[in-house]
Amino acid sequence: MIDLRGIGFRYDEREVLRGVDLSLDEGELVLVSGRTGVGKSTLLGVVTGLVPRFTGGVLTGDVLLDGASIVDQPPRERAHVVGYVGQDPLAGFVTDTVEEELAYGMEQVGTAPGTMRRRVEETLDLLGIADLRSRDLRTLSGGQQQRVAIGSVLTMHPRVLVLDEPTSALDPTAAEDVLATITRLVHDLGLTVLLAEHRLERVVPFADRICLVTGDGGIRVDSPHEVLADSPVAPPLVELGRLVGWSPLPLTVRDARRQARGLPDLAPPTPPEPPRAAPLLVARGVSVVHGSHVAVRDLDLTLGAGRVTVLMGRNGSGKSSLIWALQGTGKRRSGTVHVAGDDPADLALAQRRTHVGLVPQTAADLLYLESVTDECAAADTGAGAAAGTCRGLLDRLAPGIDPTIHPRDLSEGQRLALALSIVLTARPPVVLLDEPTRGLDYAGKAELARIVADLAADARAVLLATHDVEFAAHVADEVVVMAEGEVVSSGSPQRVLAESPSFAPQVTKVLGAPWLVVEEVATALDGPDAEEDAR
Ligand SMILES: Nc1ncnc2c1ncn2[C@@H]1O[C@H](COP(=O)(O)OP(=O)(O)OP(=O)(O)O)[C@@H](O)[C@H]1O
Ligand SMILES: Nc1ncnc2c1ncn2[C@@H]1O[C@H](COP(=O)(O)OP(=O)(O)OP(=O)(O)O)[C@@H](O)[C@H]1O
Repeated sequence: MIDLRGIGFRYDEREVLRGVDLSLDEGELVLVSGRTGVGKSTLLGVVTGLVPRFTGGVLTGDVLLDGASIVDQPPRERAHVVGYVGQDPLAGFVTDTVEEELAYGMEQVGTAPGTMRRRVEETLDLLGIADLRSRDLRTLSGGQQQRVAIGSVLTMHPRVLVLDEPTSALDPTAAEDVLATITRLVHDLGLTVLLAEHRLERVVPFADRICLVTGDGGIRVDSPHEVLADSPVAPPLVELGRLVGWSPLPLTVRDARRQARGLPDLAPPTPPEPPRAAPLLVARGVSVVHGSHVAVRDLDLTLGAGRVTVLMGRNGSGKSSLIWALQGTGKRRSGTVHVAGDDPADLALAQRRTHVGLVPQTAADLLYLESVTDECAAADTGAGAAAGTCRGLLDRLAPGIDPTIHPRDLSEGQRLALALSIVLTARPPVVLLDEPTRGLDYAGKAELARIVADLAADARAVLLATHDVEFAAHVADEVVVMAEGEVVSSGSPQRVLAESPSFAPQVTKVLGAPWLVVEEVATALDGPDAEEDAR
């Protein structure tokens, strides 16, 4: 029903897409994947019409809807057919409250009030946000906003749904629910979905085809089995399958469990002894209240030097509120926070930064200069680091970024990588990262895991909040789970992640605890000598 014909797109000297042909059929879900900054959002933008209208650049080729060209039709006029949810839900909101936002699109196309009312109610239930109905959109947590954004498009009953990283802010259960809901619409109503996502482990089981954006301007479109056989980005199950030579490659945990029966007995990994850690940040009895809502309740937390603590928990459980309170900007109702003898809340901004570094969920808030080079230079100077330090970190997380580009023009993952590089250049004793893997591909996440481990090895304390269970499995020394503002469990990743149905990474689901990551299987297959060497 949608056909892209000979699509080319370029910014001045940078060519993003060349000669791209893609046909989307009714009732299929196509997953767009590829490295960070390769052009996935650009491809989605060609379908929605946002590219080039709101991005600049030059588009060539044609876009057809049911055989008729729509390439010159503005996004507004396509909106009732093509629904779109972008990477930053807050930026897309046009009203003030959840209910208003869900109804807005329908009002624009003159839907009858009775129908409107019914669809709002249906959508509130479908996405589990009924209790948020009268809330101000700006006060919602990141995941709550993402759900509302998806809901506001679903109420329009579009024929095509274009979603850019729709699960990046969702907790694992919510991600599964939202994807299952969308898939039901694909199967039952013939909805067509084009969806870009980095967390392939979440989406591959739902995809009919994968469109890999290859980085040379082209795409490769085929069945998930075909594309994942040699794709540069692949979920842990596929990595595991490649490692042990399974054919066909497993795309679901169920497939992999069957194939795993043929594996030889492997010596399970021995979890490392937790390092004895001197406390760097000590929080006692911290409570955070927004209006009448208690977001963090009488919480105790100690972050030790040399340790990476991963904070997990349902959307809205209070993770961001806690992180801001620890950093000192977020208001505490009660409790104490100490970093090196000081309370960060009492320090001036410049001094606070020498104690605690924070990369917020909206990483763009940290960027204010005209180019990537300027941002990197300022970070090096501010931290007293050698020139090139920040750029070096950036090249590890998202290689090949044009130094002259304005941070505003970076892709989502590139922008996050820059914000992370700036904060990590300063190497403060306590590092707080709020959802630091959005937009990052697997290679970028592996580098981030190494950088974080290196900070810990240098006696820093790292706390990171994430819904990315695979990333958590790679970095965590300890996992702390919050619910309703309280800590409900904490301990080693082997215990907290592996033993939880919602947080277990793919390798654990296939091989059982204490296995967490593919690298452990590689080591075990190489035998006991390799394990010694790895230490
Ligand atoms: N105005 C601009 N001028 C020059 N280059 C730009 C501009 N806007 C975007 N780019 C570049 O175009 C490329 C494609 O960006 P796009 O957002 O499509 O990537 P993506 O694959 O969606 O990335 P991510 O995985 O981070 O979401 C990026 O490398 C980006 O830096
Ligand atoms: N200004 C506010 N007024 C009312 N409630 C608020 C306000 N800010 C946050 N909240 C609520 O406080 C709770 C905790 O929000 P917080 O952002 O800390 O959650 P989170 O665990 O980081 O969520 P997510 O995983 O979705 O990012 C949420 O239910 C949120 O709706």
